[in-house]
Amino acid sequence: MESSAASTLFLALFLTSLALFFRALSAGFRRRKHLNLPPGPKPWPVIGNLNLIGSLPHRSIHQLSLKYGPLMQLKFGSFPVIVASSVEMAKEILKTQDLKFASRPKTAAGKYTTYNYSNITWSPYGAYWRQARKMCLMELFSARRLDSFEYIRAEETRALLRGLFDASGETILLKDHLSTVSLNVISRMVLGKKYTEESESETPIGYVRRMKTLSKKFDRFLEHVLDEHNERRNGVKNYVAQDMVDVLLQLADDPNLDVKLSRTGVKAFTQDLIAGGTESSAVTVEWALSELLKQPQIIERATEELDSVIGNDCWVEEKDVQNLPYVEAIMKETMRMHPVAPMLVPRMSREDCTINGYDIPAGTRALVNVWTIGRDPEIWDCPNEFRPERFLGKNIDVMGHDFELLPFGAGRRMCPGYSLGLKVIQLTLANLLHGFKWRLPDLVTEKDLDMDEIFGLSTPRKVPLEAVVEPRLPKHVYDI
Ligand code: HEM
Repeated sequence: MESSAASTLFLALFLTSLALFFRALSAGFRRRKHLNLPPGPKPWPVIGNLNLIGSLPHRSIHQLSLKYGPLMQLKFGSFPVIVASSVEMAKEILKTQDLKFASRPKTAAGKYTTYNYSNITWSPYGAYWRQARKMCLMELFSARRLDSFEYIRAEETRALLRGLFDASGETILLKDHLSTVSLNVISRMVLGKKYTEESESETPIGYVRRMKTLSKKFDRFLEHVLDEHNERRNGVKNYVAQDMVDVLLQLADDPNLDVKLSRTGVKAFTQDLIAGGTESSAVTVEWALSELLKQPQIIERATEELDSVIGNDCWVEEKDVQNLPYVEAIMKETMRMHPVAPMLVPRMSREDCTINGYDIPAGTRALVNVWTIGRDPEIWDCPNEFRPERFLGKNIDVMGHDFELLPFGAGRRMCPGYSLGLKVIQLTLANLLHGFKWRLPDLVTEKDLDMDEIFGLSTPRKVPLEAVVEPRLPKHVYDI
């Protein structure tokens, strides 16, 4: 008897919840029907529009935007996604309505690789993320902090130049040399040392490559780093932070922080800084050299500038970079054609809003296709040609002010490491051009050089660049 009453109750509950579910669903449909959504291809059940996205999503999405316009709607599985593909639409998302789009979508992968979104990149909009950005601005990437690490960047650049000098006349894989500098610079600035004395599998390079599958092992590495730092700090009165992990641990000790920074938070931020800072500059410099090897006259013009500003008896230092407008133009042109994040990092709308008369419901993912904007023939003459001259005498910067060139994004979620990234790219590029003559290996012609990319955490060359270098300066300059 009791069990039949229970099953009747259960049935009633089940039917009521089913009815409520269908009511909510049909209300949702009715609401959606009245929404004026941006145009886009018709989605399939379950997969949405994923069938239209190839191995280079920014290119597939670019093609779709030519058909559906500068603001279109796609479905990735069941998730609605809007894509901005013009300066005006980028401005809407990253500037005019920046605050409404200041969150990030949650993904299963993100959950397990970012300590449940406690890093900076994937943490949702809120007090925790706002505090993280304040830490970046005031502590981690302040001009004073970055200046205090200039000696590290100079030492690691010298090691790169020395390594290339030793490999003169041989065919080198440029990316190997560039990745080593980036990783060494970021390891020393963030972790305080290179950690090369430990076994290869215990070093960040091994982990960064396989971070997704090895997040547990990476965690063990970070635990070890934090223990070492705490041992060094323990009991030392007025301890002065020597690297970014020290800064984070001091912040974690601060009882006055609005939101407590836990040990997990310190690990998540540290992982973010290593991941964000390692690949991006190496990939950009590799693209720059690839474009230059196709057009030796650009190298000639750059070396003329370097000879007249730097002379042939010393290396380029960070303070010289502002006097090298042509080298800067090469860097901007590289970032226009080969942005590391061609669609930035996805944002997510926090509330309902409208863009250009279209309704964008809360929870919509937003991509800004800076790759498309960088090749828009309405903005750029001959957009598919690499022409650094286009930037000379123009006031277009890469710092999120000029929406036609957004390699670091713009607005509240803009890359906090941009000034460090720019310093490393410019110093490396200028010295590579200053110190060496560059050519393609025998039997490879400028036309043969493949310029395909692959999509991933960054957007590197599909085939790593091989080149041959010869010293360009007097021999004694290489005794560094
Ligand atoms: C060439 C160098 C770099 C490029 C091109 C680059 C690009 C980007 C882009 C496009 C974003 C997303 C911006 C947006 O959503 O609007 C981003 C975010 C971020 N970058 Fe970079 N980045 C570079 C270097 C660095 C460095 C050196 C670091 C740190 C050491 C770093 C740390 C971060 C972090 C933590 C975020 C997430 C910010 C947030 O969500 O609030 N990046 N970066």
